[in-house]
Amino acid sequence: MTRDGDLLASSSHEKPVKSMTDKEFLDIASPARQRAESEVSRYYDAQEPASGPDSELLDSLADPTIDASGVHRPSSRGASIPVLPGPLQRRDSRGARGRQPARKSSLSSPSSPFAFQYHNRRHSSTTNASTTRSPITQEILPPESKSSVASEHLSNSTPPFAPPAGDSGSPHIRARSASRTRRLSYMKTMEPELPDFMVSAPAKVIMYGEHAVVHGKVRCNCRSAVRHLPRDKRTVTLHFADIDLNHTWDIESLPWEFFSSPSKKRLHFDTVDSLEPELLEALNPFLESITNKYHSAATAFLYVYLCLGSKHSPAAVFTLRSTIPIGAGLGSSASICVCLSAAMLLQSGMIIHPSAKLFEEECARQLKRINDWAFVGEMCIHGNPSGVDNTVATGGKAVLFRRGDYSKPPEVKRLEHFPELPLMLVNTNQPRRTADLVSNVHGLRNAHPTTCGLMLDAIDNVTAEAMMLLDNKHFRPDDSHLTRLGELVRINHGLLVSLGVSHPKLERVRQIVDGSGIGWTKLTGAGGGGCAFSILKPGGPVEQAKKAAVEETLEEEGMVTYEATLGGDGVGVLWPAMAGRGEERYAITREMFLEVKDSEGVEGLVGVRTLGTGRQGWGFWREWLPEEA
Ligand SMILES: Nc1ncnc2c1ncn2[C@@H]1O[C@H](COP(=O)(O)OP(=O)(O)OP(=O)(O)O)[C@@H](O)[C@H]1O
Ligand SMILES: C[C@@](O)(CCO)CC(=O)[O-]
Repeated sequence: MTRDGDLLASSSHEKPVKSMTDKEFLDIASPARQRAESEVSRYYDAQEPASGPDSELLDSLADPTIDASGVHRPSSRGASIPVLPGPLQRRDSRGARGRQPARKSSLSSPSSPFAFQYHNRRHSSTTNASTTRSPITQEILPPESKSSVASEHLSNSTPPFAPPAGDSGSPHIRARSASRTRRLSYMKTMEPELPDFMVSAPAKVIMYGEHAVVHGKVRCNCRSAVRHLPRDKRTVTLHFADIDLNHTWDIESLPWEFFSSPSKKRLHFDTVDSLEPELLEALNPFLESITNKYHSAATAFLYVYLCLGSKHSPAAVFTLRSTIPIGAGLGSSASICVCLSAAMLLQSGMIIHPSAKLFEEECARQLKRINDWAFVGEMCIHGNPSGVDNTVATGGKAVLFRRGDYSKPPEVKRLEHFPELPLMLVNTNQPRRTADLVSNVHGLRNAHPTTCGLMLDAIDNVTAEAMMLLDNKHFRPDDSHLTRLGELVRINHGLLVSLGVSHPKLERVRQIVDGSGIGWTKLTGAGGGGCAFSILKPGGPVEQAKKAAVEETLEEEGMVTYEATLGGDGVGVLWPAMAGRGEERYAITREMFLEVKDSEGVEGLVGVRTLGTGRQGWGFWREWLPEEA
């Protein structure tokens, strides 16, 4: 559905994601935007007559560091980008009972590690990549990986096999030399073409606007944390460790002929906005033995693999572990699709490691590719996604996302002033499927177009107003501003209830949290179960005690509570998959990755460095500069 005033990004494939500049954003001829703008201005005027005239508000939004193409170019390091580090943290139940202060645990940091390793060899003994890699990969593989892999090969193989000088003519030496050649070529077939590497992508929290977006509305949302890895021979293995799905395909027997036929072939920089029924059908025989209830993730894997790969793709094992609760509204499917897309594009050399040498424009271009292919995966899982989840998981930060016309790319505005908010996330542990909820809303909307249209407009309004409050230099997370946001949270939740996407358990969370007076609660994501979040009122010991009691009650009722901070990086890569420093450096093997027991173990092994916290060595494609880069 197209709406008046939609800003449309260029559909040129090689252009970076077109984000709205603040100026463009203000120019949108959207009634919701204009209403929200005047309400927010009135609100800030009433709050701070001395410092909040309209012109200042508008100035703050017309950021000169955003250029005409929408790319953010901060004029100096640390230009007003309040990035919020810190993953989602599961509350320690001891804290809830008040016996000890709440101890933050990294246990449930919602990250989705994806392991991608090659068979038989650790990175430290990899071969000269250029001798065995396909031509395209040779050209565009990350330069640092080429040189390190090549020099390791030389230093590993030359000394033990070199004949003594002047001895090369003797029959004995010739025999040794022939045997050496045989050994070398045998070793080459045993060696991987590329080093092991890992990628990661975060979870997301939608603060306002879900469901409206799939009908062409605006929404504002944020993310928390995620990640992943690969391995080889002439097979490709998909191992989703969390859902016990482990399947191997013979690469050459896959239906390449369908995917490479001239009418169906898509290039890595193409934007694909619908799935081809013929291609899905061609995949069926390769998926029919997978009966796992989460099998749509395997469809997503094969579809993207066949689009981006070839018969000559290096053999690999894609191993995935996620600490994001599945189907809980935190974008678990999107984080997986982002990891798969990034891993496959990196593996085939179609994007490169985001080293410091990459310009912001190039980072944006590569992020767009990752996001576009992640969206293809999301279509396999969801049916009709808006693309917001993969967009947040790819780019990170808080974003305003708008998709009116599905034949055009969405508009994405990264929020520069997004503040740190005290949030509590509650997982009701009530399973549901996003695809079902989206289709229910669709059905309701068809049955009651006028009424539902008004509700979706109201959600649009709430989102616009919240966005203008939050992405504003006048915002302070104090009582009055939080109350305003909280009221919008409550209104948004009420509208979602009317659209039929709440659940008794979500209403119970609201009853317990809002009833105690500690905050304002709303479901997040598709609804029907899954997670709710609450904006918490600032407070002293009394409020803390109330919060502890609330958490205890929720846990007694079988729910899980998390402390969350929002914002930070999106998709990241660890190339090669190594940890430690200097002589302590070691390869993170697939076995290690699978052995670690819980999310805390995964975090400890492969923890993503996101803006000042966690493990070193991870690279992020950034269109923006973090404050402490
Ligand atoms: N850890 C995982 N391993 C394998 N597949 C997963 C994993 N997590 C999610 N998935 C895939 O994603 C699907 C769940 O996606 P769904 O959209 O229903 O939930 P969500 O993405 O968590 O929620 P929302 O879209 O509301 O944010 C599963 O059916 C499965 O196919
Ligand atoms: C319900 C929905 O709006 C959010 C799912 O996280 C669906 C979508 O936008 O793809």
